[in-house]
Amino acid sequence: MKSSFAVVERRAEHAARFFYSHLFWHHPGLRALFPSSPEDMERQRDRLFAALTHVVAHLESGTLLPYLRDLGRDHRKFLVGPEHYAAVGASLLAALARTSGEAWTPDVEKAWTEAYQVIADAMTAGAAASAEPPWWDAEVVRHLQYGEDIGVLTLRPHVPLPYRPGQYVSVSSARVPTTWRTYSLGNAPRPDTTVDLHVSRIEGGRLSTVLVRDVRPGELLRLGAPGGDLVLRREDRPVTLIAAGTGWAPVRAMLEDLVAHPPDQDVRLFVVARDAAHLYDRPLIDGYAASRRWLSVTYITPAPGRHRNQATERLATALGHRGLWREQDVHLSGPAPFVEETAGLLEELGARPDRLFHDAVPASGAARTRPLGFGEWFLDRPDPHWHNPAGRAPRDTG
Ligand SMILES: NC(=O)C1=CN([C@@H]2O[C@H](COP(=O)(O)OP(=O)(O)OC[C@H]3O[C@@H](n4cnc5c(N)ncnc54)[C@H](O)[C@@H]3O)[C@@H](O)[C@H]2O)C=CC1
Repeated sequence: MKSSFAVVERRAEHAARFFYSHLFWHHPGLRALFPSSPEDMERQRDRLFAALTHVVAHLESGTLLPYLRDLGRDHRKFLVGPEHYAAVGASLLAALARTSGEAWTPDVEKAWTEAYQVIADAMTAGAAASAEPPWWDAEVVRHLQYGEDIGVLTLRPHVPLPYRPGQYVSVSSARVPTTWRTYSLGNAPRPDTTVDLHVSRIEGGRLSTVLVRDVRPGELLRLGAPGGDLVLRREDRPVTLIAAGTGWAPVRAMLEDLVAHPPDQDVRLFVVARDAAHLYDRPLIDGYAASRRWLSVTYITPAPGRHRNQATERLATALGHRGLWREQDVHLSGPAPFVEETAGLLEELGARPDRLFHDAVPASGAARTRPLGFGEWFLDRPDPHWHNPAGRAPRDTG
């Protein structure tokens, strides 16, 4: 298996293209489950094929089976049913056979077939065993737009979401079928079950543009189960919360939790935005700061006339003026390069890496705005960690 895999890796792009051509040729009906735009399909090509090969290459790992079961549970929202696994398996095997050349022997074929069966069995078992709905239908009950690019959508899920403050959900709209993106929630579900989704519009991003500019109250969105590891650790240590852009949403949820259950230790909050207009929750924060002695707040925007990212340099200066980083639990949220840069700085300032919390930063150090070319894929292959099915809230949190 490993020897044929090495050959396939060198020809990954060819294998992935063959895989999808084979799949859609033999099962044209499956095409509708995949994104329709060429860009999203390119991204999908990277993802699915990288995931399949990664998983097969790590079959010995003890954590793989639980991961696959969770992955199967979460794939139900993509309308993946048990019958699809055989079709995908046949096309994967065909792509591997075509790409492996002479390394494809009967023994290798048998090993890959068995390995794929283990994956398919674990994922279908995970899907069948789940008590969760495949997705949550949620009605838009309010839509606020701040400036050109930020939308805060209040949603009422038909069934309450299990959620821990700081987590994100994947979101889909019938206006952009088969496209799912993750966005953070800015609050734990209220007594009326509503939650706020904070969305920053990405230039050319079809779903984010629709969510910020077009979606109206009364519409339904689909939500995947909340996930992510950026949740408050209440371990009786001073807390620093650092948010940039709509990275403010999970920090807002954590701050609300702290306000509801005041901490014994001090909390430092740094809110970074591209300009003052994007500090859209400032009145709320100012209200908290005025009445909570344990909370100190620093707002950071770029100097007048400077690029939005200069705010990050200003933040670095502000962080450098504070001390006692070793004692702090630091929660960081924002654009991937911001998180990476700020986490590095905090470590230099003395923060403990094991007390520095943020969601996974995409491989290659930057949020990818386009699919990887073959050379990049080969030289700097991303870990398939775009989806972390762990870190769910306990079911009884309502
Ligand atoms: N859990 C998390 O980490 C969350 C992350 N996000 C991410 O936060 C981002 C929010 O986007 P916007 O609101 O449009 O933010 P934005 O583009 O307005 O940026 C806000 C600030 O982040 C810093 N920044 C942005 N890009 C940077 C770069 N390349 N290098 C250094 N600093 C940089 C700058 O100081 C900028 O003023 C999205 O990428 C979203 O995926 C959003 C929610 C939660």
